[in-house]
Amino acid sequence: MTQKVAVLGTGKIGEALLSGMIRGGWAPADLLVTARRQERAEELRTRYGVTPVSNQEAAKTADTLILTVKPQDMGVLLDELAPHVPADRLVISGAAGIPIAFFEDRLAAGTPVVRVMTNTPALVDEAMSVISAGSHATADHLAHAEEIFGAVGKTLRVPESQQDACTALSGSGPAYFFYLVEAMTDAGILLGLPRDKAHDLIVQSAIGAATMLRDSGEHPVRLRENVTSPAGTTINAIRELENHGVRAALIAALEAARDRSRELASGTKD
Ligand SMILES: NC(=O)C1=CN([C@@H]2O[C@H](COP(=O)(O)OP(=O)(O)OC[C@H]3O[C@@H](n4cnc5c(N)ncnc54)[C@H](OP(=O)(O)O)[C@@H]3O)[C@@H](O)[C@H]2O)C=CC1
Ligand SMILES: O=C(O)[C@@H]1CCC=N1
Repeated sequence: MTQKVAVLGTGKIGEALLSGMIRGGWAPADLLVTARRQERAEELRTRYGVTPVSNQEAAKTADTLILTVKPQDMGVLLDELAPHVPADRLVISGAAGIPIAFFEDRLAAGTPVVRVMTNTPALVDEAMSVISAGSHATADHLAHAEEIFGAVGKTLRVPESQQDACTALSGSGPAYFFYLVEAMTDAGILLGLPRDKAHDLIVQSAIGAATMLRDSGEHPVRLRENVTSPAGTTINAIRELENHGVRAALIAALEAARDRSRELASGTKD
């Protein structure tokens, strides 16, 4: 029997996942979407050939429900859904911070829940998605979640206790790299390069470095040492990074992101 999957609250992450599933071979006819605004629902229908439905209709007809609203909107969505979700449906949450217990407490007893934290490189099939099982989720439910999120990149199973840390590392992670590229491009401007050239130099360096990190099998320290010649240029830059506490700043930044993920647990905190 065909498995229907519904993405509820199809914004940036929901659409990234939806488009990846279609690239990965899911038939648009088996995909349902929900949106808060009619105009957005029609946009998704036109762009992907999927069927927009109400949240209630999705709850009744889809075998798997993927909830991708903001954490602050999850309570309202669940209030609307809970009376209509049969207990044999798989519910997957893509929201930061919200614990599995939040869903299990509101849905019918025994409903399988899986929590996933993905990231925006899902748009280019290079996502990192971390997956945790709720107390009623079986190996088959986890495998189904991996099949869905595997369409847009890598997946990794983690205990739920690590989800907030993973959110800080890989959920938010792309933003830190975009920020670094922005800052390094500004440095290029300071050094007298045109912005477009500075951008291209930094982006290609980032792609090269990322590919080496993934494919060389070398530790990042060794890769950095290989760039850092005695009495050369790089060590002067590294000394400035250390003087400005960049390593400590990154550690503190990710700790703050982890803490915010914990704060979002109530599903109501603005
Ligand atoms: N952005 C990111 O990099 C990542 C985000 N996440 C998580 O993914 C989730 C979504 O984030 P993101 O895609 O950025 O947010 P968006 O705001 O882009 O998407 C959420 C969508 O849900 C819609 N929505 C809200 N309430 C309802 C409802 N009751 N019924 C139907 N649709 C509804 C919103 O409608 P409207 O357009 O009207 O506001 C919006 O389109 C969050 O929980 C976030 O924590 C996880 C990993 C990475
Ligand atoms: O900033 C956020 O809250 C979301 C979750 C992870 C990435 N973006």
